Amino acid sequence: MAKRKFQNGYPVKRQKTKPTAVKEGSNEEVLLMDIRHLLSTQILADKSENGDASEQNSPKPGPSFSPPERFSDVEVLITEFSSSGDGLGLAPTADHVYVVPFSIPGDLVKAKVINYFPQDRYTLTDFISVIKPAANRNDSLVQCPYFAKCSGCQFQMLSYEEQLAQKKRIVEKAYQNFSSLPPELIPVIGDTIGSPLQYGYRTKLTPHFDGPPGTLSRKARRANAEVKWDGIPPIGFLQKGTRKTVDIEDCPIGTDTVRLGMKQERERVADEIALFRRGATLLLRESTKRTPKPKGGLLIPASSKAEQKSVDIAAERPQTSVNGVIPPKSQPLVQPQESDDKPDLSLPYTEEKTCITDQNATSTEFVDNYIFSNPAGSFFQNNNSILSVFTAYIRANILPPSSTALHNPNSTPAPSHSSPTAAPPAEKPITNLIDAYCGSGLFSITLSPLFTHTLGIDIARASINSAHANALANDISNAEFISADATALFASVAFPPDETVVVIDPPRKGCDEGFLRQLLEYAPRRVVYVSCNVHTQARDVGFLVEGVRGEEGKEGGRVGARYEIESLRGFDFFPQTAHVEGVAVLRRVVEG
Ligand SMILES: C[S@@+](CC[C@H](N)C(=O)[O-])C[C@H]1O[C@@H](n2cnc3c(N)ncnc32)[C@H](O)[C@@H]1O
Repeated sequence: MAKRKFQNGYPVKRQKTKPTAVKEGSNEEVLLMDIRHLLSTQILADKSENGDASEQNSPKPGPSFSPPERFSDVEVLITEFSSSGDGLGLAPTADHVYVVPFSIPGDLVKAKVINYFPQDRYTLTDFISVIKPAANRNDSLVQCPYFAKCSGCQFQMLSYEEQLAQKKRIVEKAYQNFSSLPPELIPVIGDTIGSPLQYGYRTKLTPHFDGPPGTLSRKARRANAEVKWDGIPPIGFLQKGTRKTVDIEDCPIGTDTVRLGMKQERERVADEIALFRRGATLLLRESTKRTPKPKGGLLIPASSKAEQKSVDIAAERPQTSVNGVIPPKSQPLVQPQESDDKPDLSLPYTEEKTCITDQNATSTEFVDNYIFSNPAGSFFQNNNSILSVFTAYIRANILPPSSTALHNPNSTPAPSHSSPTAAPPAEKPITNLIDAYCGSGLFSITLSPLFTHTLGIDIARASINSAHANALANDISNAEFISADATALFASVAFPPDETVVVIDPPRKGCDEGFLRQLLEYAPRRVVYVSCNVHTQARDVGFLVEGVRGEEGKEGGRVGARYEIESLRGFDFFPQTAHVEGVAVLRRVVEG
């Protein structure tokens, strides 16, 4: 094999002629955008100092930076937060950026140089220590012993208020940088809604371990080569900026049940390591069982019927292996836990939590009194503590602000007292909901009381099966679900667009352009776009706001509708991390 060449400690790569191409809306793209912005503000500052304000807002190649030796230490003054959650600081030559994880603006830090990207003019580093802390760094807030080793939870040194403010800034920057919209079309971003729990909130964790070197190769697997484990491998999460796994004994953002499950799964893997033929990802998923409290008069809570049905569904599912790896002898469920440390005596039920480790076993959770059951390995929102607040917000905003009387489609609108000639034509009530990328029906089900009909669509058949079962378990008869690509929706939807709202909740990569074009052509009255990636959300919302013009490219050549943004804000589903869930509420523009 040819030997790799090194220069200054860095592997010598074929010279690139263009800056790196990155996946749209990825962490890398977001980071690059912030790096370019920091460099350009520096150039603008230089130019204005020299009395030249004509400079374009784009960085020029910087000739003066020469990279320090790889793995050497540098001192960096952090001046910006990237939306990726990393600190950014300029090199002394001001034409190159150091990216330092686990640092915040105002910190002077020592960092180790890891990778140099000359074309994009930045250097990735590892955080070593704080030389002089920023005024708002408070390391006593950090609750995790793996902070700055594990790649997650990089905001722990910030107060929760500052975390929320930083997430608001991330949403603002996403719309500035990724929506292509002029500032006047972007409303003031609302304050980020916090999570009731800031640690102990994650109902799902998936730590992993790697196989011994060589076990990953196809050749070794085909030859059924013997696997030799050299002790118990590290079981945990990735170290920041590397492919190495950090051994994590406990993860304080997990719920108590999930943390206990993690401890037991680690012990099981240690006992059974010889049975594994390669590395694996473990599943720890909290499941909740509610038992009605007997009440003098035998009051049966609304959810109990739903719960019984869900238990029946759960009993029918087979128990299978994890990730194709030799299945463990047993799939232990963590000891049931009474979750009520301080029991809430006002609740008509008690809750028992278990941790499920089998991808295909059924996990159950509740959002208010709605019950949701899913295969434990499939998608469901991971922070149950915020779901009640979150779904209440969507319920309060999904219909036009003036239509509170219409929140119940069967209610009679209040009579108008203005003269018939002055009154604008009455808008029809919105009675239909389309739930695109519906998963197991979270929105269709929690919003169902507001609508006469709901239609959910998801590409994953297993999720649609769960959505059907969940509608049944919650006694909801007006919800329909189809398993197909979201774009297929528009071929068959029969709801009048004037009486329909569409909720969109796609994966991180956002929506396909084909879906967005057809959505504009269908032209529903309102759209609520929920996303775990505010950058691709901003791109897609920009598309819906700009609309599509026909061939002529002239006024009147519009194809379908266009939208304006009624409101925008983040929800903190993942405290201590840089992630933020965005909710954009859009209304159709009536062309004059
Ligand atoms: C972020 S999840 C949202 C699920 C659901 N709204 C919830 O909150 O539980 C995204 C969903 O999009 C689905 N999905 C991914 N690509 C899709 C496509 N092309 N068409 C339809 N659904 C898709 C996934 O199966 C997944 O259930």
